[in-house]
Amino acid sequence: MQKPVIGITCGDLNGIGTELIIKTFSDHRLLEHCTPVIFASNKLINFYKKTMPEAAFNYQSLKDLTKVNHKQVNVVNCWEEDVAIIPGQLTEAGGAYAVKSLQAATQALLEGHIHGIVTAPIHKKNVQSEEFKHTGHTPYFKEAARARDVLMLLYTDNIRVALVTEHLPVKDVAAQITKGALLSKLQLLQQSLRRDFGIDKPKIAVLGLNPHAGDEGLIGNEEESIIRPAIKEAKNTGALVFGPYSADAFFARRSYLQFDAVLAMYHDQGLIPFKTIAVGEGVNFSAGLPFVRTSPDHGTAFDIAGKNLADATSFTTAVFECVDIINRRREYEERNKNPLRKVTGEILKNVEDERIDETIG
Ligand SMILES: NC(=O)c1ccc[n+]([C@@H]2O[C@H](COP(=O)([O-])OP(=O)(O)OC[C@H]3O[C@@H](n4cnc5c(N)ncnc54)[C@H](O)[C@@H]3O)[C@@H](O)[C@H]2O)c1
Ligand SMILES: N[C@H](C(=O)O)[C@H](O)COP(=O)(O)O
Repeated sequence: MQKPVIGITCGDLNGIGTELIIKTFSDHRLLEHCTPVIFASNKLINFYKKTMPEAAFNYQSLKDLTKVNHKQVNVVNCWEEDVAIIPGQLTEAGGAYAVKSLQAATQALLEGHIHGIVTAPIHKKNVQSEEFKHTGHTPYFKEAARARDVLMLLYTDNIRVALVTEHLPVKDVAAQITKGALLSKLQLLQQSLRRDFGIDKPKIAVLGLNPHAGDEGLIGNEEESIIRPAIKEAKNTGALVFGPYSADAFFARRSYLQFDAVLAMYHDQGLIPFKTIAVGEGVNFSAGLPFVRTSPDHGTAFDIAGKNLADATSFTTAVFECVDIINRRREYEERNKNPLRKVTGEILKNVEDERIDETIG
């Protein structure tokens, strides 16, 4: 199978993004799995390289995306001018050049020069401008790919958490919890678990919105009027979808271990438990796009930027996961192209129906 070419964006110039890139690709073994193309500038890389004397990071500049060097880390100069780099500071340039890196990598992705993308963190407020009005990478990629919908999915070894609503003020969350939104996210989640994670019959848990999943309508009625009917409709299509569960008890009792993924209603409901469980090793994946995009599960970390203190585990894992998902998608597509080859060991492993305890939570 051809080694995937992975585009890497630098994120906010003054955050920990470039340090994570240098740390990750100082391990030359990654080149056995992928060909990295970093969208940034030599000057940015060299600035941070000087703060990390131990880093064994080498690269070659790439001018023509059709001439990627598969034995090296490639760096595309997205800008030539001098830009002030002030680690830990929120500057206009820090956000504006993060967008330049992102736009150049996205163009390369859409033109087919790279097979997947790993994004270093941006500062959401600092990237806002006339040409970038998104609350994060996820809605940006949805628009760039002209996707019908997209699903924010964070995962580590023993848990996958997907979100119905993403970066939304809490006061607006309830209005966005509609049957249509739930069914759309459930469909993307189910499809992604099959195609991107190789799980033929995924089991999905859906959380409630209100405390104690509404306590039978006493503390809010979205569970009865919206979430339960959506689950029923999804089940009618054959999907293994269960809930709604009380979010606190669900995580406290580790019920997520019984499911392939959990659908949370809003950001902190899903991501506080997730980040506590994943402790800096999680990966953020945008499901539902025609290409594979991953990122670390943390932000710009301005407080430690430029100090050589950043832990690159989540970023490195995001690179490996980008490669793995690309390869699994290729296998899935290959398998589904030819109906005679559809029955694989992975499918046979799941053939026996499992009983699911619907009483938890
Ligand atoms: N994928 C992304 O682009 C992404 C993801 C999350 C947050 N953000 C953005 O980042 C900005 C800052 O967010 P925040 O302060 O909530 O979270 P943060 O993750 O940047 O920082 C929270 C704390 O964790 C520490 N930390 C984070 N990553 C670390 C690492 N790799 N190694 C060691 N310590 C690390 C930081 O030093 C800080 O103390 C916000 O604008 C937010 O929107 C972007
Ligand atoms: N919600 C993510 C997190 O908290 O880790 C993060 O902000 C990433 O958002 P985008 O992937 O949309 O940039």
